[in-house]
Amino acid sequence: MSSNGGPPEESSPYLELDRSAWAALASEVENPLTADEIRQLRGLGDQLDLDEVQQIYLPLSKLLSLYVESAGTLYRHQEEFLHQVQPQRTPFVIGLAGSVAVGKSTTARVLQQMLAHWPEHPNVALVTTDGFLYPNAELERRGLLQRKGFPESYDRRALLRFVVDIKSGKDEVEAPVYSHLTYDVLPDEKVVVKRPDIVIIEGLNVLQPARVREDGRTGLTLSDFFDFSVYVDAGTSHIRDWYVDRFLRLRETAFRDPESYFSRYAALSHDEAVDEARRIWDTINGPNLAQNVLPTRSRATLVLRKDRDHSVRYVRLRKL
Ligand SMILES: Nc1ncnc2c1ncn2[C@@H]1O[C@H](COP(=O)(O)OP(=O)(O)O)[C@@H](O)[C@H]1O
Ligand SMILES: CC(C)(COP(=O)(O)O)[C@@H](O)C(=O)NCCC(=O)O
Repeated sequence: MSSNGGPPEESSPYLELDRSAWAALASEVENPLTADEIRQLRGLGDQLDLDEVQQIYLPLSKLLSLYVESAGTLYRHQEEFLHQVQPQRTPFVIGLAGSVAVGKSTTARVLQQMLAHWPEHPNVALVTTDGFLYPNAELERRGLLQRKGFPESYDRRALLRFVVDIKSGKDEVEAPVYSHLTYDVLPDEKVVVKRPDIVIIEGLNVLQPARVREDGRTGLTLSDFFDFSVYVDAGTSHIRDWYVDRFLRLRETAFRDPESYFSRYAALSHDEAVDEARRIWDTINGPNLAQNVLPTRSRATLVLRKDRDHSVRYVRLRKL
């Protein structure tokens, strides 16, 4: 089906469903979240309401649930075929990518909550890749403080190890934790992932292709271990506006905390804050989106494309 309801597009490996075609899929699925739960999930600046959850995220969580179930069926068939009892099935891993300020964390939290409501896979873990950023002191040593969020600002080997451990079926896997308040990795905190059914790994660069090593070989990359991936997408000028709006709101909330690395921004006038947010976008997050994040979009299994008002306009899905 194409977005205009016409015949399948044979020149593309994707199906595209416009909002109404996608939303129509929701009619037979019961929404497991209450309006109150949705309010609690909403990220700063996100226009997430009951309609959006019902029309977009409900079908998405149902589709994901289908994928998880069929991975389970495949696991059992493989076990029969190999005539042996395999170790316990490994968690189903979902990668969630997209720009700074596009609303990844809200999408990830909604999916986590919704997927956990299905009895087949109640234990859904969510890990953000920011914990794998090098600490500020190390970024400074490497001359990367102004490139936070670029692929090279992460400990990619540790991140890959983390996913490999999950897909090896390790009982407990730990990840480091980042604080937006201190703008640094928290040295003494860890998040522990214990035998989940599903793990959502959310971050700017989760769909980066493998790097070519010095010996000319191509290594493994995170997405080699993903069972499904989602790219949250929107026009770059909209995302820039959302970033600036969020910066203005943070100036009145989080930046007021004296502990905040950004507390000096709380004193800026409205116009100065807009200029500063645009400067950060135009020097760091915008170039990172253009050079590193956006080029990975076509690697995703599914793309959620948002409009200026943050609502999803269409969904693009890999054909099977
Ligand atoms: N300086 C900051 N202070 C406090 N919270 C922040 C700051 N920057 C971003 N956040 C919050 O961190 C989360 C992740 O933001 P981001 O990496 O831009 O991804 P996204 O907007 O796609 O979720 C969001 O919930 C956002 O509101
Ligand atoms: C922490 C982030 C790099 C996002 O990390 P992610 O969880 O996507 O890996 C980003 O939200 C951020 O704060 N970028 C910093 C841009 C700046 O230096 O202000």
